[in-house]
Amino acid sequence: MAYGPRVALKDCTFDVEQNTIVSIVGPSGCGKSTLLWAMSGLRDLTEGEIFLDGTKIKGPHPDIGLVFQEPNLLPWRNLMDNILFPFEIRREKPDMDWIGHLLERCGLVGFERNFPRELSGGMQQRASIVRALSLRPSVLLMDEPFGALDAFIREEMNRLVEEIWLETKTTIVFITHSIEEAIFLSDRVLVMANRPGRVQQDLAVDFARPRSMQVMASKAAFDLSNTIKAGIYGFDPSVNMAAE
Ligand SMILES: Nc1ncnc2c1ncn2[C@@H]1O[C@H](COP(=O)(O)OP(=O)(O)OP(=O)(O)O)[C@@H](O)[C@H]1O
Repeated sequence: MAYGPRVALKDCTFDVEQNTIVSIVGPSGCGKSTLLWAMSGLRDLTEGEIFLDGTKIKGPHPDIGLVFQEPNLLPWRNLMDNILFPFEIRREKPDMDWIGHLLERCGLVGFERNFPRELSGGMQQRASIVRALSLRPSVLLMDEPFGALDAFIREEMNRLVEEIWLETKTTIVFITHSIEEAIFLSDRVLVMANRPGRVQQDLAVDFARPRSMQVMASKAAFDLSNTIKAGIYGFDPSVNMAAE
């Protein structure tokens, strides 16, 4: 995948198993967003192929949902009308029971008639998650969805994604700058390297779900975090820094 003469991605071959969460981490500018856009079918590849369940992705696909860092709600539409907007575009009948359930799950009941400016950043992002899930995508691509939220809200959002995943088992590809977030959410973490962007590590996260504070504070989580940091920053995690 290239932007003119600049090769943004090379050697990015990997599978995402159905019903799993895979996070992608890596240094700034390594091509995480480019990779996600390519997977969405919204950006043409200069080389290579993307398949969803054996079907080649050639453009936007109805089974692929997207959530970005910005909630991208239409300011002149209230929350419910924002959620219904994609159905209008597709000329599809919304499943109001499912939407009602998602609104409840995401703590948005009672705010259906509020406009985006009347909602907090976290609520707006929850609304964008409801909008994406209301279409029942088989894959949800999330590009640093909680990057603009403060740490406390971010933790709540991570719990919410985990709860939603436990209920729907929607396949999720999740881009994040937070190693902790990646470990908390994922079955696998892909670590990318820079210039050209490529996948250099593919690490399994075998902790039971739902993931507890104890698991996240465990030595196993600490070691995994160090392995990921070593991949990103290029240090040897076996060297005992405290002993120096
Ligand atoms: N539209 C574009 N035109 C030209 N180059 C681009 C374009 N979009 C991204 N790039 C370049 O491609 C490379 C990968 O960018 P990308 O945004 O995918 O990285 P990223 O890992 O998501 O970065 P960050 O973590 O900072 O968000 C960078 O070198 C960037 O400058």
